[in-house]
Amino acid sequence: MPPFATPPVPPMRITFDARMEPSGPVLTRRMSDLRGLFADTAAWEAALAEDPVVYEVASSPVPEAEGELPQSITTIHPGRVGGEFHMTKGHIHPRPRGEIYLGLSGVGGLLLFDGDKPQWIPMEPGTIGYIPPGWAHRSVNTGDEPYRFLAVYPGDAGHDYDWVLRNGMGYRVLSGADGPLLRPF
Ligand SMILES: O=P(O)(O)OC[C@H]1O[C@H](O)[C@H](O)[C@@H](O)[C@@H]1O
Ligand SMILES: [Fe+2]
Repeated sequence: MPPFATPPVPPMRITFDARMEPSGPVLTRRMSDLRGLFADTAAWEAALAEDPVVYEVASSPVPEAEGELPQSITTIHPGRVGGEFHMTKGHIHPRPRGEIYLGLSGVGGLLLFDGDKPQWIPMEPGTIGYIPPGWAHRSVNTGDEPYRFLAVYPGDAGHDYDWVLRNGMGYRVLSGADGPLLRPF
């Protein structure tokens, strides 16, 4: 049996609710799920007392299977940990596959890292951020309101989170006097 064999899904119309999220399973990531990612460990530990939801990922009913194009809408709530903006865990695709992000609301950025040099793409509603195969990626909310984006990716891409824990993302994204500050790792 091929690794990604799943029952075929029919053509479908995917609707968005008032929050513009596809009607599928929602994954919630709290502060406690982001161990080892923020530079200021003491600030991260202090934030565990309330353990706020940092981001939510709502998925469409399209399966993560070879040949399919699943989508998700991620909402990163505003906030900082020791000056570092709220962000996703970040991952690299174990199978080298590209991915497209479309900014829907709020402001943020797409941080990319190929293990050598980082890249930063500012995101706002209407911006498309392209993630080429082989680049780890993380999203960051650099504003004061929820930052929300649509992602579309090949269903066999997979998610490797350990790569980011081992290699970092090249930059840390901090709140600066004139907007986001990119500090080398
Ligand atoms: O997987 P994370 O690094 O936590 O990022 C959160 C999510 O961002 C996007 O929506 C991706 O398409 C998802 O596959 C990913 O799960
Ligand atoms: Fe991805």
